[in-house]
Amino acid sequence: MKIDKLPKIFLDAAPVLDKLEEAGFEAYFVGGSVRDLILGHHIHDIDIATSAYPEEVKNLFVKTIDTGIKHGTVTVLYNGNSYEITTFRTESGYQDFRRPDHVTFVQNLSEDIKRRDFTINALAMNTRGEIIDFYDGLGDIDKQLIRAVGDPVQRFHEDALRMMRAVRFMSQLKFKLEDKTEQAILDNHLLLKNISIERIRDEFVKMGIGSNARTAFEVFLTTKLSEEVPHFAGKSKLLEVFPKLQFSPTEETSLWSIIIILLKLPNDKIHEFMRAWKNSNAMTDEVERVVSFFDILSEKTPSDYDLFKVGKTTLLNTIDVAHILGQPIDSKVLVDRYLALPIKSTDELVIDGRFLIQAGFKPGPQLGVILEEIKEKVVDGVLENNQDEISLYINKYL
Ligand SMILES: Nc1ccn([C@@H]2O[C@H](COP(=O)(O)OP(=O)(O)OP(=O)(O)O)[C@@H](O)[C@H]2O)c(=O)n1
Repeated sequence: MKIDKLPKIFLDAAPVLDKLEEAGFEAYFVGGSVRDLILGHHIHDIDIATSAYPEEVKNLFVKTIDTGIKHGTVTVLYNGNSYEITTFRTESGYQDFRRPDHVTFVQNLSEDIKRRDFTINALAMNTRGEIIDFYDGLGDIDKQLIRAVGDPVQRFHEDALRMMRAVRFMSQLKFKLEDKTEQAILDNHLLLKNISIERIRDEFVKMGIGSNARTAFEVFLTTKLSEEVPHFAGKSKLLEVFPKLQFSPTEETSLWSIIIILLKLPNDKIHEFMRAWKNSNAMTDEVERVVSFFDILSEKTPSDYDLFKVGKTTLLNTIDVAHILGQPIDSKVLVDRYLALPIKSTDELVIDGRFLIQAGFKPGPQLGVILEEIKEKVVDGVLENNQDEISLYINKYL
């Protein structure tokens, strides 16, 4: 196969490959960029594989960064763009594909390609747009199939994260999983124990918010990958609801909130769950807010003050979660009510603690209680957000 008209991102990178070839080396575009080109998807970065050793790459280009020189990767800065150039290699026992523990440089492209994860990721392309396809990756793209290169068991022993990548690509690309590859995941799911939570989390999130998340999630459960991730072991019955949802999440906050709700985690366990998945504090805090507001929404019509306290972002995130979970709520009414609130943040209140002290209140905890009460009355529309009205109202306390 030959691509006649390469997109600009490849044309911009072509001089880098030309330079390597002129110096007597082989050089190819490899990995996700070639896959995404064939699929017609957006190409976010270009990876290059070459027969040149890292030192040789460094000698050819003016601006380079030693990204992972021991492992064969040099970043080249060229015309304002950056390219990761990796020497043809095989590796084993690595935690990170870009940082394998043991690297052996190999002489040719085919040796490099045969240790890549899936056939669709094992394509290479030269600057003339000719596709080099040793494992029928093009056929699998056509068939919409995720299939390991060669023996799936070997591929998963080299890097067990690839099992999560398989379900992630299923979700993102809406591809099926080839039977032998699926069986190998089921047989080897225990290997996922060796992989860092951060790497598993990144793949899990990509899977969970991908366009075919429900089908991929089902395979994540049936292959028992779910048994090897934090807090999911023994919970497949609860998680089986996910593939049956009417919609699936497109936002990470919604994904975590939905998982927590399906797992029926009590509120005081959410923090522990989010920490176990090594989520950021910001994500943890927002998910806690969303899940507790979801509880309020499930029980009653929230008061104006509930809407004020939760704020716009959390309100919209919770509406998204309720919608995905099929909770019957009138989101338009909720949003309209929120938009009609007299104030939307404490900053908008015309008085503050200092105002109360000047009015004759003593500093102390009581002040906070009165301030809160005023805020609530203003939000509920019982008291106008106006200093004279508020002064009249607080007189009863003086
Ligand atoms: N565990 C891994 C990770 C990556 N790769 C190879 O390295 C390439 C680049 O990997 P990466 O940038 O992580 O993913 P992409 O496939 O490019 O996908 P995306 O960038 O869309 O996540 C992959 O295509 C694949 O050939 C691999 O064989 N095994």
